[in-house]
Amino acid sequence: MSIESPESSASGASGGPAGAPGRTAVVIPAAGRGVRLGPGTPKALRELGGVPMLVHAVRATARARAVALVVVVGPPDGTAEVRHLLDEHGLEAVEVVPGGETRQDSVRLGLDALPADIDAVLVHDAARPLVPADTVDAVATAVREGAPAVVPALPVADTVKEVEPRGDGAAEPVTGTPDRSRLRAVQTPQGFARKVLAEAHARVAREGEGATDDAGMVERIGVEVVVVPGHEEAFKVTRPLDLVLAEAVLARRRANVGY
Ligand SMILES: Nc1ccn([C@@H]2O[C@H](COP(=O)(O)OP(=O)(O)OP(=O)(O)O)[C@@H](O)[C@H]2O)c(=O)n1
Ligand SMILES: C[C@](O)(CO)[C@H](O)COP(=O)(O)O
Repeated sequence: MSIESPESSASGASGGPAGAPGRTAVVIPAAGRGVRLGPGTPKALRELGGVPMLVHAVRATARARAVALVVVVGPPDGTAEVRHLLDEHGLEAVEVVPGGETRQDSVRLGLDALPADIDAVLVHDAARPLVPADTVDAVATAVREGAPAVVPALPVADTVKEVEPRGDGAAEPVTGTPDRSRLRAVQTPQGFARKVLAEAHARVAREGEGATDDAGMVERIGVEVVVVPGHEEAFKVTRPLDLVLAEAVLARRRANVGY
């Protein structure tokens, strides 16, 4: 869809899971503080190449052909600021709702705000501003073709150890080395049949458990999650060095294609 054009934002019919009629929405949780990035403006509103990370993330997902609607979940005390910022960037068609204490709460609040005819949902971190449109398309297509849950992921480059965590700063004993060939680092957008994601969120909330990603919740209700190729540029801006990398990637894109 072209989220910046009112005419096309009214269409966006995408076909839903298993080819059923319906539309695909993107929910963008953007209510985090960005503690690991350091003090200052909430992470989603920090600028990358002079444009807020959230605006990059909205544009990156809205570029996907299947996407009919984008809902941003903003900081509970900052939705007016987010609304203003999106309007300033010509993104009036994007909806904004207040988020919650955790990412999981924010995603659930975004899901609750979706209209009834949405039957497929992509959940994308505002903190992954440079996801390529092809990655978004690959996830959306897999869901539309019938997969109930889809995640983009990359093979892990480092060797990963399991440890016995120690809170006291003492050296942590290693308890195992998982077979790296079976590990994947998971990104967003993660795509779901709406019913599946809603059921997973309801169950996890009821049982009082937490999960660091949406697919993890879906796994717990026994629904298969499949992986499509992720992309190196879909990395999450988490720590200060990630911001340096993101600026460099964006500068290279702008130099190459006038992005
Ligand atoms: N209560 C929360 C917490 C996180 N998020 C969003 O979830 C995504 C996950 O990225 P993450 O790096 O965990 O963001 P923060 O929680 O902001 O980071 P930190 O843990 O460093 O504070 C971000 O887009 C963030 O805004 C959210 O919508 N609501
Ligand atoms: C959803 C996610 O981006 C997938 O890698 C990740 O799990 C978010 O984790 P965070 O601890 O909220 O950064």
